[in-house]
Amino acid sequence: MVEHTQRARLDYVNTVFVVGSGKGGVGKSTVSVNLAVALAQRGASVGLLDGDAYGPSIPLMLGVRKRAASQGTGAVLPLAERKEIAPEKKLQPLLRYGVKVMSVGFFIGEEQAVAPMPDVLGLLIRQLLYSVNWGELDYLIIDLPPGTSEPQATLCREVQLDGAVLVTTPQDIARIDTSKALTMFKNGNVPVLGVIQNMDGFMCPHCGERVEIFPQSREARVQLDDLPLLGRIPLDPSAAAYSDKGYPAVVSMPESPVAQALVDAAEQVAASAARLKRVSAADEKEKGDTEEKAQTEDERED
Ligand SMILES: Nc1ncnc2c1ncn2[C@@H]1O[C@H](COP(=O)(O)OP(=O)(O)OP(=O)(O)O)[C@@H](O)[C@H]1O
Repeated sequence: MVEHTQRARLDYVNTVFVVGSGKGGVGKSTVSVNLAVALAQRGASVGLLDGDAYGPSIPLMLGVRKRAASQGTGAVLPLAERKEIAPEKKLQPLLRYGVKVMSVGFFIGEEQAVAPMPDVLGLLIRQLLYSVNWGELDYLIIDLPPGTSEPQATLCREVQLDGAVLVTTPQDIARIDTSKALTMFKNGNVPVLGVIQNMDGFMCPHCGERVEIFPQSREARVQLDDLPLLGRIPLDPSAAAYSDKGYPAVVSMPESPVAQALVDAAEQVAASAARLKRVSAADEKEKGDTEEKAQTEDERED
């Protein structure tokens, strides 16, 4: 395991977690958006950073596709630096459904065919963490691109992440790729809060019954099943239709099973992150107490 002594704590946010998957198209952005809005609906102050330069879909899912001229195009921070810049020079996030939103898509353009090179993605995510005027946040949710490359590596190396949420679908192929993401976070010493299984059954628009669509996984079961299951979200065609128009399920169809499952998942994520923080604070205190005791004993011996 790699030691990460230099990782910076983002001082403007209480809890920062990433949403990742091994595979594309499993619903990671859908989950990120709905978690963010559900947490904001509970009264939390929430930021959502879309870190997926290859397919930034969060602007579309929140109906914030256009970047206004006032979005701070003039704000320039030397890419590799983490120095403090004045709030008025920072980029302003967009506010939607009570969530502060920033996306790499605002900079590279949604229709642009060529995505930045992987090493640029790490620099870009750092830029957005430090040069956006996030204000004080309870939660910052970072939606990652699929896979285990950049900007994941930069984030794991440089930022103290409070947790990772893994999103998968029930099939073997998705779960095997997701277990690779799990290994990446474990190696990076990032606590994994659990897994959200999306498209888990289909809500039939005709009979309203839940129907299984994918064969249940046999492989990668052990690794992922050791993780807490934070939610099982059914596939609902209306949720996809609303999402494409900028209305997340928790806003557009709050009574539906898909929205209820997402709200429950948000609660589980928040509870799990809070639990981990308490454990880690207790560990830190114990470490401090032990060091203090050892120092006192050394002084006595002297
Ligand atoms: N539970 C669901 N019910 C219905 N549609 C869903 C559900 N989850 C995701 N979708 C739809 O599936 C498509 C892919 O979802 P999404 O963009 O969230 O996946 P992703 O894992 O973020 O993809 P990418 O690899 O591009 O980042 C979208 O059209 C979305 O609306």
